[in-house]
Amino acid sequence: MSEHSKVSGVEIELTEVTKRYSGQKTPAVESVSMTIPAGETVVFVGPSGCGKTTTMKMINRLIEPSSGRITIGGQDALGLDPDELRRRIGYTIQQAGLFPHLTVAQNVGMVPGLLKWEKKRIADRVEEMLDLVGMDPGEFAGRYPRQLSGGQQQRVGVARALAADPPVLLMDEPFGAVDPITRGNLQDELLRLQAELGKTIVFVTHDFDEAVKLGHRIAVLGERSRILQYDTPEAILANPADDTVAGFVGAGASLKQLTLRRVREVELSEVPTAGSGDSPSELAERLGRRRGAVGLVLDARRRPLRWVTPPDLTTGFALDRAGRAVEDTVAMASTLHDALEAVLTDDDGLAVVTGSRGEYIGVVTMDTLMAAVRAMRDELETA
Ligand SMILES: Nc1ncnc2c1ncn2[C@@H]1O[C@H](COP(=O)(O)OP(=O)(O)OP(=O)(O)O)[C@@H](O)[C@H]1O
Repeated sequence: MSEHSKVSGVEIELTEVTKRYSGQKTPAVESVSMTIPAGETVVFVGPSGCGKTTTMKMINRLIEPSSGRITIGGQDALGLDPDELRRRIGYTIQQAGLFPHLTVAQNVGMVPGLLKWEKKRIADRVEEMLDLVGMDPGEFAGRYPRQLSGGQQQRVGVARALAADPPVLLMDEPFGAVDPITRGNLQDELLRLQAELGKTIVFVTHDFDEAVKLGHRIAVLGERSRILQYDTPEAILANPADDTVAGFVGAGASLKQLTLRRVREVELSEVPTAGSGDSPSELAERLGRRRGAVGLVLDARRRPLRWVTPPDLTTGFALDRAGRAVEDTVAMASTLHDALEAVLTDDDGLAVVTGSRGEYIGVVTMDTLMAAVRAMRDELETA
């Protein structure tokens, strides 16, 4: 996850926290100690039933710990009134958990209302929050949850959790019930929000890829919430602590590392370029006869138009019709994983990188990507 400009979150500290449900022989969570740094997103992953949700719900005391200590921003969470505590902690769950008989605006304004904010302030805040999660208040404020798509409900859930500006946000599989594309979009939005807000976020998921994408740190939990590994996504991917963690990381750890790096972080290559009105023979000369030589034709605003190889330049076509169209481009903010997909689907194995106005900046090749994976591995070995 990218670094954020401000931190409004606070540190959470769990010390030997245990939960024993009544009637159960073994505790659901046994003596968990961990520090969740202020302003970071920490993702709990682990097999079903390992105690992720129980651990999370003890932070806002939806579940009372049997023993141990929890502090939030240095304050003893177990010494506070639970209702008061929960108003200071945003909470969102799968399928958003919206109140069906309340409108979107009433759902989002719920906690500010409980905190007795003035009406006008609540109304302003509801509008601000809906804007923040990309929903037009004019269109959605008066709707009921059943009149929203799954992704929209999830967004409203996030808006509601953030409405009272809590320093801490607990998210329990918030994107578990939506289709993969919506899920990807919601993840991107959460990254953007977090970069802006710098909350302390605890996020529970089954999906390791989601954890890699969203987490500053990942806690891989085993039975009774035992911490098998607690580290950055990079470190866990490069050096899983044991076979169980390795199993969770799954196949393709090197590939997953590519989602952690952005195109802007690697050195781009260049290809010969020409304007669409330039002479084909001049570009042919610059490309030479080398096998695999590829050039790029740009339009008047330097946006990539066509890929051309030396044989394309002997056909008599002008440059704006020679070769083949550039179909896919990647941005400086794209992940190297996106770039890899573009490289793999391109006939010449090149991904063209464009700037904010669509202008040509450079190209990514397979060599660039392999060098990036090697560099990440070396970095971690010497760390
Ligand atoms: N109210 C309860 N009473 C008794 N046992 C419970 C209760 N809630 C959870 N458990 C048990 O505690 C253990 C941990 O449950 P928890 O929901 O925290 O796991 P989880 O890792 O979040 O699971 P999942 O990924 O399936 O949601 C499980 O064995 C579960 O059966």
